[in-house]
Amino acid sequence: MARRENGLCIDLEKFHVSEACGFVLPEPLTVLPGFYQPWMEMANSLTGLIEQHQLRREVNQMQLLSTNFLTGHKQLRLAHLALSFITMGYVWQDGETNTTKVLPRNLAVPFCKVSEILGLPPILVHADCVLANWKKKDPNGSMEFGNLDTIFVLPGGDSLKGFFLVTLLVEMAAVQGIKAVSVAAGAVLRPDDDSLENALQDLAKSIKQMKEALKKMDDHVDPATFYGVIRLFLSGWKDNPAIPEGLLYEGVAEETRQYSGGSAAQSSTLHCFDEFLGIRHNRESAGFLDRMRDYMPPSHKALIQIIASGPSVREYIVSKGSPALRETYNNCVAALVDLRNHHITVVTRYISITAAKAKAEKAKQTGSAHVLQRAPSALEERGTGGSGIMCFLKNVRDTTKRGMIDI
Ligand code: HEM
Repeated sequence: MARRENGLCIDLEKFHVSEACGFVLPEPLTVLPGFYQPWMEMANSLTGLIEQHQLRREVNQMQLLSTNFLTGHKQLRLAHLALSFITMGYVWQDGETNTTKVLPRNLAVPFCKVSEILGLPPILVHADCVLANWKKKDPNGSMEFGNLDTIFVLPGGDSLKGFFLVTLLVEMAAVQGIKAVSVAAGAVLRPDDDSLENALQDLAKSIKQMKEALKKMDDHVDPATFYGVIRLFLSGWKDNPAIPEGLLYEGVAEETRQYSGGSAAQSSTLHCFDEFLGIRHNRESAGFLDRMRDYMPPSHKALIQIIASGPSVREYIVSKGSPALRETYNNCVAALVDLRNHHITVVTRYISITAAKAKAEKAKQTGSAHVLQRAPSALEERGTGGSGIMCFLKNVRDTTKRGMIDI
């Protein structure tokens, strides 16, 4: 049973969701047993090797290592993180023109094995680059930007680190909201309106804090570097004209495979909040978002399903709720709309406006070394997860708005 027997709340620990960190992996490991030194050395030297166009050569000479000596969830997550970063570097080392169709056996075989054990796809996912890619500079210090660092990097310098760490802080701001959802689900079951109202207030507060955290993107991520460099290394090989047939994982399967790239659309947080509040997205958007659930750790996906299958808080409030409860529920929906509106502003700045600048820069044909000259064109109209961006994001925002209950 996913719910505690006394019906108090959903037992988050059962879904590998921690009280302190939510979906973020608490205190990820930063080293693997010595046997895996070849992977760790490679993952720690990616930017230099990519800049010198030497990564593929090095990976091709890497030993094929057994995954049998990896023990425990945290070692497996670190192995997935390291191998996913090496894979993204391998595929995109030479930009979108000289891509590879084959991931060599010595990388593909262990990567697919670790992925299979974790129930994750063999590509970089949000659960790698954000949820499991962080450490504190001062272990006794707090989870604030200045005290955080990433474990591995790809090209993109401080902006890449900023992108992962600000997203991590957005996830941390959501922790209170995830706990509130677990409490509120129990409150609807009992039912207990006071407890439900308090939990909904906590949820609204948490979503507002997520927006505040998202605002930090401006301070730490340069749009040209994001558009011209970072996005490429997060891109996948599904519906991507740069790798139209997908990637052959040598030694694993005879057929090529297609996977979407890393995107915060793979974060379980908003999926949980949408399901809890009873937000119903239209068929096309829901189709993309549902597909993104296959890129989440299975236990996190299971939590979303438990929330979706529980009694509907929305129906409860529509049929029995007091005006105060309706208002508190609506505050949550309004905060979610506001967060999604701000996210659209961020995407406009980092993708739409920068795409226009990149086009203008490329049209100059001056051969300048501007970072936007090298911006990947296969991705112009798409997010890294492969969606047609603005239309999708506005649709999702608008269906969220429709969740409001008439008072
Ligand atoms: C520079 C910063 C960001 C950019 C440029 C960006 C871009 C995008 C794009 C293009 C999509 C469409 C789906 C895709 O194809 O990947 C998307 C979706 C999404 N992003 Fe972001 N994103 C950014 C930061 C964040 C952060 C920090 C979060 C919070 C964890 C986030 C959460 C989401 C969610 C939940 C979706 C799915 C749509 C929705 O539920 O509203 N994004 N993002």
